[in-house]
Order: sequence, then C-alpha cells, then structure tokens
Amino acid sequence: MSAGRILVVDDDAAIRTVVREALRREGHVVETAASLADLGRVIGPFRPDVVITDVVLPDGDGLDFVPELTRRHPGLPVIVLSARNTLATAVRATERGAFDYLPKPFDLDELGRAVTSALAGRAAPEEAAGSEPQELPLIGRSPAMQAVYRTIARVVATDLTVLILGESGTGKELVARAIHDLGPRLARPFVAVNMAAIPRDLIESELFGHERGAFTGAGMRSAGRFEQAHGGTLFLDEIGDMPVDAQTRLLRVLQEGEFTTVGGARPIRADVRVIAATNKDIERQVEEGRFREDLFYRLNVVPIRLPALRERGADIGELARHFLDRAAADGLPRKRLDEAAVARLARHGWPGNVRELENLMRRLAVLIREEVIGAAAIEAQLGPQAAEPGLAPRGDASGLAQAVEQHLVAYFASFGRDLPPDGLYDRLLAEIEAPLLRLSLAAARGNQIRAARLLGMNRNTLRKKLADRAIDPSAARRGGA
Ligand SMILES: Nc1ncnc2c1ncn2[C@@H]1O[C@H](COP(=O)(O)OP(=O)(O)OP(=O)(O)O)[C@@H](O)[C@H]1O
Repeated sequence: MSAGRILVVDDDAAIRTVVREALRREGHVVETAASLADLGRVIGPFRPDVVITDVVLPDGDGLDFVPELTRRHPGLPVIVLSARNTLATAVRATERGAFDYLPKPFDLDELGRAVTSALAGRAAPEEAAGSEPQELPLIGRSPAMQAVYRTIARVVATDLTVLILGESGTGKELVARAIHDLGPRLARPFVAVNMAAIPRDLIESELFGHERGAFTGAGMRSAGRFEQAHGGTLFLDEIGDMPVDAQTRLLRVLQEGEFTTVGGARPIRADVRVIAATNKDIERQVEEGRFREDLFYRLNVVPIRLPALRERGADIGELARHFLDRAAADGLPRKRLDEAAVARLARHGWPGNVRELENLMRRLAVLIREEVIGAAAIEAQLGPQAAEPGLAPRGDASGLAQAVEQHLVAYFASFGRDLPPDGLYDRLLAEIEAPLLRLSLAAARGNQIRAARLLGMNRNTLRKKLADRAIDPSAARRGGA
C-alpha cells in the first residue's frame, strides 16, 4: 500500500488524535487542522495528497468548502466525515465533488480503505452541478441505511441500472423514487410498474405498448410504460415475477436502447433509466432457471440491498415518530411514544418491515385515547396473540375474524370455569362498534359520506350511531378524537 501525506481537519481534538495515530501506524505522514482557517494556513506548505474533513467546523461548513478546495488544488481527493448521517448529506458530499463520505462514528479500517483508494487515484464520483437536494423521506441513520445512502449518492447522477433487493415493505419503491428525484431526470416522469399485478399475457403490451388492432381487444394504439417514462425513470417492481418471454424482450430493449410496440414495426428509442426491485431470492431464481442469467447481470449493475427492519433496530424510534407525525399531518390525532414503548417496538420481529410499523402507528394514533403511547399499548397490539405471524395479512378480513376469535377465546378463558356475565352479544357489538366507527371516520378523514360507504351503511344510520355513541365526527377531521 502506498503511503501519502494526509491532512485531517476536525475541531474535535480527540478525533484528530485518533485519526492521526491510526493513519501514522499505516505509514502515512499526517498533519492536522482544527478549522477552515487552519486548513488554509497548513495546506500550502504541507501539500497533502488527501484531505479528510469534518462538516461542522467552527468557522464554516467543511462540505461547502470542498468545491473551493478542489478548484484551488485540482485532483485533490477530499474525504468528508459527518455526524449528520442523512441521505441528504451523502448526496451533498457527492455533489460537492467529495471523493468519499464517511458517516460518524466511522470505523478506522473503513477510513483507512477510503484513504488507500483516494491515494490510488481511483476516479472520484461524478460531479453533478445541481441545486440543494431537499431532505428526503428516507428515515434512519443505522449503519445499514448509511451504506444504502452512500450507494444512492453515487448513482443519482448516472444512468446506471440499479437492482433493489429487500423483503416486502423495506422501502424499495421509496429508494427508487429517491434516486429519480435526486438525479437529472427529476423533471421527467417516474413510472412504476408492478410485474406481479399485470396478467401475464398483457405484460408486453403494458411495457412496450401496442398498435391499434394488434390483438383482440386492442382497440386503439396505446403507449406502453417505456414510452410514458421517456426521459425519466422506469421502476420495474417485483421483477422476479416477470414471465420468461417478457424477460427476453426486456433484455433486448436494455441492450439495444430501443423497442417496438406489440404489432408495430418501427423501433422507438428508449431514453429511460431502469430501476428494478424484487423481494424474491433472485440469485436462486437464476440458479433454478426461472430468471434469465443475462438479464440478471444486465439489471444488477448496481445492487442495493435494503435491510429488514429487524436488522436496523436503532432506526425504529425515529421511524415510529416520523409515522406518528405523518398521521397527525393527515388529520389523525397527534400522539407521542414514550421510551418504554420504543423499546417494546424494538423487540418485535417486523415481518412486514417498515410498512407494518407505519400501519401500526396509524392504528395506534386512532385507537389510543391518551396522548402518550406507552409500552402496554404496544404490547396489546404486538403481544403474543396479536404477533402471530400472518394473522391479519393486509386487507384480509378473514385474518381480522381470526384475531377477534383469539381475543374471544382469551376472554372466555379469563372466566375459568365460570361463564361471562349475560348479555354478551349486545355488549360485544357495542364494544366493537365505537372503535369501528371512529376508525372508519378517521380513515375517511372525517367525511361522513365516505365513511358510511366504507362501512356499507346509510349516511343517516351512521349519523344516528355516532350520536348514540357520543362520537364527535368533526374530531376525526381536527385530529382530536
Ligand atoms: N426508510 C424509510 N423511511 C420512511 N419511510 C419508509 C422507509 N422505508 C419504507 N418506508 C415506508 O414504508 C412503506 C413501504 O415502503 P415501500 O412501498 O417502498 O416498500 P417496498 O419494499 O417497495 O415494498 P413491496 O416489496 O411490498 O413493494 C411506504 O409507505 C414507505 O413510505
């Protein structure tokens, strides 16, 4: 490994010392600076090969200084360290032309590797002139997510094909959108297609469009998703569900950069950035011959593996609070979580990942009457009975019936050999009716006509029931149920 001259800029003396000693042990010559002014004084005489700088410095922003630094010292690689571990910082670092970005706390080995590749003169990431990126909806600062942010930051300015892998609900579509929104195609369309949701025999016409009369039922010419996404990004979700003949056609389009519509002859140029995603084990599908190996390699140019929520427990509190804020912004009652509640959330397995957490937070926002949600409320939702995997899959009312049945079993069991008090039927319906009305109203944002339709009852019946149960319908709109 080649040794170099490294200038470390950080206002924290402890960090300067740790980094200096670690790099000296690897044979580098190290100088340090505590501020931008210091950096300006030292850099001339020291002539570093690499600068490592913190972002927040007493006299300015180290990241904002990177373009100036590289203007004065062309080709000088700058490695940025930052404690603000958001996607926006990673992207800003790339945009300012930083050679690499390491979130704090960093690993000294990782820093050593970054210095080695900076010295080896590996091409720095492309510089993208651009405006300040907006803070993105990707929440979480765990190491696993930081690795994701760094990859996103590297690919936004390019047209490289990205393959996003991860369990259902881990945020694959959100990542695809972030890549689109941060890149030069922002002003052009982002078109998402879910391969699992299209009937097999319609996939090709859905993707590439068809000419008038191309097949039975093809009345008029129709533009496909590739055409709709022209100049923008095409997000192919659940790519593992694509039938093999459509895979062949997709591969050809990716290789040739043009396609023909079903029934058409004239090739159409495809100026589309493709991002694909799957929650399947696609490498296994390749091994089993269910997914074309050549297409896999063509899509897998830059893989992004999204961690399951259980692998990033450190993010759960921030995510949960974010979803409660969002629920409040949508007009649901504003709620907070206490620390014990967050600890209880962190112990859950989250088979449905971030989506499951988001749904739980929305549910709690309406179900819990107190302003602060405690561990007991979480336990009631995630407890041994509720946490049965697959108990209530999304939108499956039979799952709901099972959950209710389990509660009833527990209710009867709680009386031992005795029977519950008489009049159970009416009491039970009365118990269920109030939360059902409140939740439906909240889901319909306080719109009684919509809530009545959701419930499948007449609006006057709903109004009467609300009055009987003393439920204030405007509370769902105000968010103060
Ligand atoms: N890091 C994150 N920060 C904030 N919200 C997130 C994050 N990840 C996921 N979400 C939210 O979780 C939900 C599920 O995310 P998304 O639809 O992107 O998942 P997915 O992996 O594409 O799921 P599927 O495989 O089922 O299509 C969305 O509402 C999304 O906004």
